Amino acid sequence: MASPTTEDHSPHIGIDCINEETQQISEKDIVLEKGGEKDMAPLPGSSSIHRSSSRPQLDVSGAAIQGNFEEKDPTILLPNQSDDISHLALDIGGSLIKLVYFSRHADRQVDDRRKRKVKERLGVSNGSRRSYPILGGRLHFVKFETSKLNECLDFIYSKQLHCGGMDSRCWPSDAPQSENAVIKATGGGAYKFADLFKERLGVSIEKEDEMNCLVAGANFLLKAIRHEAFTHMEGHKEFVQIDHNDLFPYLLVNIGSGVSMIKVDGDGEFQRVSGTNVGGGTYWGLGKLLTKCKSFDELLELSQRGDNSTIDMLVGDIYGGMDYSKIGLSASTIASSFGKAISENKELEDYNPEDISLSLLRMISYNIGQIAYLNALRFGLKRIFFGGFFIRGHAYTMDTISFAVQFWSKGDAQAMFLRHEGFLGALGAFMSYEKHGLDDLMVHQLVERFPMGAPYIGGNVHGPPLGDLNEKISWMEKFVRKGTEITAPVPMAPPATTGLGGFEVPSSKGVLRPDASKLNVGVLHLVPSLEVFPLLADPRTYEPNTIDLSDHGELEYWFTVLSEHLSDLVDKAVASEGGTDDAKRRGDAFARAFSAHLARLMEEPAAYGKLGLANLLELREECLREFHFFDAYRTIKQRENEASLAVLPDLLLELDSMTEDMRLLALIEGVLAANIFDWGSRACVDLYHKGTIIEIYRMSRKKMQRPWRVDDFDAFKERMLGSGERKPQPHKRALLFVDNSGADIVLGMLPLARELLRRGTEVVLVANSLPALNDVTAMELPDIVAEAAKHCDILRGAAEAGGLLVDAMSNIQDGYKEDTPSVPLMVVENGCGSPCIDLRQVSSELAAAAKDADLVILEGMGRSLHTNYNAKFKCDALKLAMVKNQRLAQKLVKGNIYDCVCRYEPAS
Ligand SMILES: CC(C)(COP(=O)(O)O)[C@@H](O)C(=O)NCCC(=O)O
Ligand SMILES: [Mn+2]
Repeated sequence: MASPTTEDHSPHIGIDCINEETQQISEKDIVLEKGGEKDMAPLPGSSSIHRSSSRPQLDVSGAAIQGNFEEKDPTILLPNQSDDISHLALDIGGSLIKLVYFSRHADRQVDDRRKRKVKERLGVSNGSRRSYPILGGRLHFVKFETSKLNECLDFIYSKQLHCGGMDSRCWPSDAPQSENAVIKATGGGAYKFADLFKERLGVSIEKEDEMNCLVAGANFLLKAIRHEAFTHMEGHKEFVQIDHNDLFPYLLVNIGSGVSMIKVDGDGEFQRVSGTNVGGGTYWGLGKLLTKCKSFDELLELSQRGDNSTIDMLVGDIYGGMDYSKIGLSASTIASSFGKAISENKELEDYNPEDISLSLLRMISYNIGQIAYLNALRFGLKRIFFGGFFIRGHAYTMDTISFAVQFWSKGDAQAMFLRHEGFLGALGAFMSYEKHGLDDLMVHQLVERFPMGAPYIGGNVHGPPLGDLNEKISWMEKFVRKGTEITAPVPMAPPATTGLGGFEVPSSKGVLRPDASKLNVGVLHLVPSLEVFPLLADPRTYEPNTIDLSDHGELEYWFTVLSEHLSDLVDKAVASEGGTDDAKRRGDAFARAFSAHLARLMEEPAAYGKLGLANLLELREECLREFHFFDAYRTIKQRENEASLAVLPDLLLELDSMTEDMRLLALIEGVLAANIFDWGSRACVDLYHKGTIIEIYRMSRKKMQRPWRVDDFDAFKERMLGSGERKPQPHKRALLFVDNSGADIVLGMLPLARELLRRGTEVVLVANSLPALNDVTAMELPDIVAEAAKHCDILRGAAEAGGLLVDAMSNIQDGYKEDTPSVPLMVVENGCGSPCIDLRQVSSELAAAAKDADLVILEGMGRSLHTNYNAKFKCDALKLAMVKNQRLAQKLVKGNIYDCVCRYEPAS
């Protein structure tokens, strides 16, 4: 590591905000923990990569010989040993210090011979990664109260964040730690506390202009993050799709201690057009004096229970309970904030602190909303974005501002808010490092993750920054013990061995939780290699999720399904790690963490951005990885692969004895039947107790009568085989998005791939980059193909041509010759580690493979029903799945569980 770990530094003192992701440090610990575990070592040529996120930007696999096997002295990589480099920027405001820091890892992309061969075929140059403007890494967002500056300094010191930004003021710096370290900072505190930073950390503060920073931060967020801006009206939050080509001009209203209103015309083009001294500081200051509250959040919480009509003078108070309808004022409109206090003969103590807080909040929010609107009007601006920590994701504050904007504009203008509201300045200061390359970053290259420790650790929990996985687990244990004190509502359960079983609906609905958890800000993973799938007919209108979780019934149903599946999943995960005590402890921590996410999202579904089922399923996989369960179903996958490979030769013989017509039908039936092996479906898992894999497969095949619930087979057959004399051109290249291990891939998708290859169509098997349930991964596929190829000349020739047999060739003893036809069979990773796929963010390999493809086959419930069922493609598309959930069957196809979908759509 370039920077020392936390443990050898200054004593940790309690901090009340530990918004931190611990991955880099905990990765190192895997090596220590797993030093003796042979079964974790990657197979030669199928380097099992344990990456910290679904996206393939980081390799955190165990130490292994990787890279060029032909070289005499191959490089031994120690990918767990992170050489993380951090960069830090600060916004030191009157009330809060905001930190944005970046950690990046050295580029350790596995580049074996097979992968290179595929790249050659696909025309992806090896050097292309180098042309990315930046390397992958993560942006973290943390905040402290300015009054607790010392805790902030301890945090920076303990993580050695000040050692990354070297004197060069540019990035990335390989210079050693030096006395000349410089941190970019904005806000008044950058001036006020510069000496203290020098004294405590030995770093100089380089001051950046506050307005510049606010604008740079806002522009970055609005361009780079898909679900950043949202409206908030009467409790309803809706994300706004920002058109990057139509963003400017806009009004940025930053509500910190004071308020700035900035007209933004472009990058670096702006003018501070107005402001008001009545802002967040006013609310907090006056509120403190009037209510004796100890913190801003306490004050906000009071407002939740207040009734401002006891202290505000309303129109009705003046008009004897009547509306003043002639000028459009209802009786309940505030005529004069705090106005009632004039006429009443009361002392301060006679008023409820709750009422005072609400009155104050409404007074200030309305005032800001009104001034903002008048300025928007003054400059003819359509969009108003509100940021700054005054808002704190507080529903009532946002509703109040929205109401004011709507009221004064008579509905013409709408207030929008930003999820990273408080970090605009710090982010802007961060952007001011030269050569960070973030300017060019596109929406599809950013993935936001919500590890434990990011959204949940709020104002209540005291303790040092989480250093490693062990600390994180201990924290999770405490987290449950502390029960109701904890920020996120966590389902309670006795500290059992594995799993929590049920899932309780959060009890704190409607109660304001401390602000850190309200921030809803995760860790931003920058993945420059992600691309938009080029075959999407219209990426702008593409929506991956089929089911709308904004329907509350739907949300509740899927939350219940996931929480009911949890204990079973934990058992599998723990077993996959040998059932050790450590694994059990991690299993419990995982269950707690995932339950906490579910509870959080049940309470506020849009907390992490727009929520779809795909996000939930991916969150579960991410959460497993966070607690170092890298492949929970690996034993099951192996067992099913072996059983299926054993019967493959018979299946291939049977298929080869059929006519072309019959064979195509049998192949599609085979895919649908074998899709029953899905360990994510409760109903299917129950089935597996009733027979062997082969028995279930046979039973499933027998039930495959047409017509299927969605049955476009005839149209597909016509495209493939033609009708009458007309023989259509075979497809040039097919992308097969494969799903599960075992029968699904071996007896379903591989025979279909073989048929396409036989017809002269190149086949690219597209598989997950990382494990998810029992899905087959791109790492595992070549070995499966190699096994299958032992029984089939077509597969063997194609796999050889596609560079898949490089490592397995030595296993093939019989007389295979070089002159086999060379229609290639290739494998590419899809760029994700989820049972679903969002085609806006796929691997560059897949994007390259897509360039020459004219057929896309999406298989399985996750990839073709939960997501992409309605996706339209530029080329022919076939969606194949068995519906293994009764509710989905009813909802989507008006059918029943185990119905099948064969949806064919010619190029649009
Ligand atoms: C997670 C899955 C999408 C995986 O399905 P697959 O893509 O393997 O066909 C599916 O198992 C699922 O939706 N499961 C949850 C619903 C249930 O248990 O019925
Ligand atoms: Mn699957």
